[in-house]
Amino acid sequence: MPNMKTPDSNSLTFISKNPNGSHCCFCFCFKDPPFLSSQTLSISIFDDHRNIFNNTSIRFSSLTSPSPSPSPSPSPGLQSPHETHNLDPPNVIDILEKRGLLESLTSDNLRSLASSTNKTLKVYCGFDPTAESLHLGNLLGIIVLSWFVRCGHQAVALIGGATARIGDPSGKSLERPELDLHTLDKNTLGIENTVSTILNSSSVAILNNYDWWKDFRLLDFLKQVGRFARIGTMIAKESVKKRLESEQGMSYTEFTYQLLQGYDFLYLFRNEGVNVQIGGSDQWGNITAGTELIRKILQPDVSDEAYGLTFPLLLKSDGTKFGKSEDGAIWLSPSMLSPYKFYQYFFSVPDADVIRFLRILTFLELEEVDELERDMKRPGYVPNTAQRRLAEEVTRFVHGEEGLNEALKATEALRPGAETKLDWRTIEAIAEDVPSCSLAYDQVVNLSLVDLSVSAGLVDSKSAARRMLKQGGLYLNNNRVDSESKRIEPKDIVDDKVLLLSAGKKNKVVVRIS
Ligand SMILES: Nc1ncnc2c1ncn2[C@@H]1O[C@H](COP(=O)(O)OP(=O)(O)OP(=O)(O)O)[C@@H](O)[C@H]1O
Ligand SMILES: N[C@@H](Cc1ccc(O)cc1)C(=O)O
Repeated sequence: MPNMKTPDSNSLTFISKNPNGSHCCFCFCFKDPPFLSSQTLSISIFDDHRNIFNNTSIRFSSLTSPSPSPSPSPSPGLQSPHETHNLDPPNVIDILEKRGLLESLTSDNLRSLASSTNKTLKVYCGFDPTAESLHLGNLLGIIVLSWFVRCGHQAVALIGGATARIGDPSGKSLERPELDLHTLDKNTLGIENTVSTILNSSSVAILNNYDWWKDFRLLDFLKQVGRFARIGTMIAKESVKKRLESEQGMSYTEFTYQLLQGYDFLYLFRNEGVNVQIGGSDQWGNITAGTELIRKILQPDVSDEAYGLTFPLLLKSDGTKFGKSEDGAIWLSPSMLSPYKFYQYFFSVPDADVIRFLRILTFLELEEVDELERDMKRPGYVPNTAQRRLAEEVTRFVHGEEGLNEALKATEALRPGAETKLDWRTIEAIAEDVPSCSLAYDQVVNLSLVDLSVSAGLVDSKSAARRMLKQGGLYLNNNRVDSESKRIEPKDIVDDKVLLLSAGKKNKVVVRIS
């Protein structure tokens, strides 16, 4: 809860509780008292990912004596300034519901708990390290965690170092291939990196379930957990029912998966104070395995229950799910998909998807999204305006301001006829979208541009290159070249690594110096 002191009319001290529980103090000094003549001063504090983690407003009773509003809202990033007089903390469940991020709750009590001022929820989402990077479908879990944090709760991301060795049968028609330990370690590192950069390591705790599973003996497990798990309930889970009907059936190992995830919840509830687990709708069976075990083994009283929440699976307009198994997965790690490609994906989503995605994948005010939706139907709407907003917001959330800038620079560099100053990263980013070739330094330096255009495959013949040049359509690193005698100089090689050749507005080739 922000706390304000107003020692004098020209300064204001603002004490804010960070998502990790620590406090920070901001002191604002106003040089120019007339600044205070506006009735309300709104203060938002952003983290370095541009997530608001605190905002408030102060109403001024007179020009010279600012007085805090009765109970400044602790609501992080949820209200426009004129709404900040609201005394109730924002209810994360209501927000998720309005944005299309709520499928099911294990109990509606969670809704009232979420708006209680004296109850901080601690919520976890698990990710099995079955690939080197998370993908767009997994981003929903991160977004829901982030909403909890923005509403003043705490978040835990759990890496399934143990569960990935078993393989979650949920939604799978075949048993997952076993992963070797080296791959698991590499995947774990990649996922930890992604989660901590997107959510900011100070607002999420990252745990790995291998830490408590590695020393758990089979006999202890059967005694402490297995005894409380009912076979009838386990068989009735969707993930099991479906697989039992399939030709391949299901292994005993996979069958136990729900108990491992169930025990994780129990462990986190008991040892870390985690009281909510979230996941995609395919996780319902595993999540309820956890709430059932907690109820049976720990018998918490009603005021201290454990809750589950699922969100709908993110689907494309053709009804297929965003996942990792299909072609062209939208990876979150920049080493698997460049911020430029990531940005381009959102910039090109169909009009039919863009508003739904803005609600689900961004933190924009819903009023702004509704306004964009109305704009799209108005005459004169500039195509892709909504997509641009979506691409900017999601790219900034996932890749930060720097990643967004990289994406924007590369987008601009690829714009037909652009004359942007290029650096190596920008050229590499667009290299995925245009033909490229590798040539040795000695093959390039001193070669005429006309010859290089042919050997790099930009044009078919020297005469075509000359024609292009005469028409003013031959570019080196986005700069038009007029002279037929132009030879490549060392300084033309961008950052000693690459060159970009263009013929006309669209035809480009990246030349890498090997
Ligand atoms: N499209 C999606 N929308 C929302 N959540 C998703 C989506 N895809 C996966 N998830 C969530 O991320 C978690 C991890 O996904 P999981 O590894 O099971 O499948 P996947 O990555 O989609 O793999 P595959 O593409 O092989 O089906 C799941 O529990 C699921 O709830
Ligand atoms: N089962 C989840 C991952 C997970 C693992 C362990 C948990 O405790 C929770 C979730 C998935 O398939 O991705």
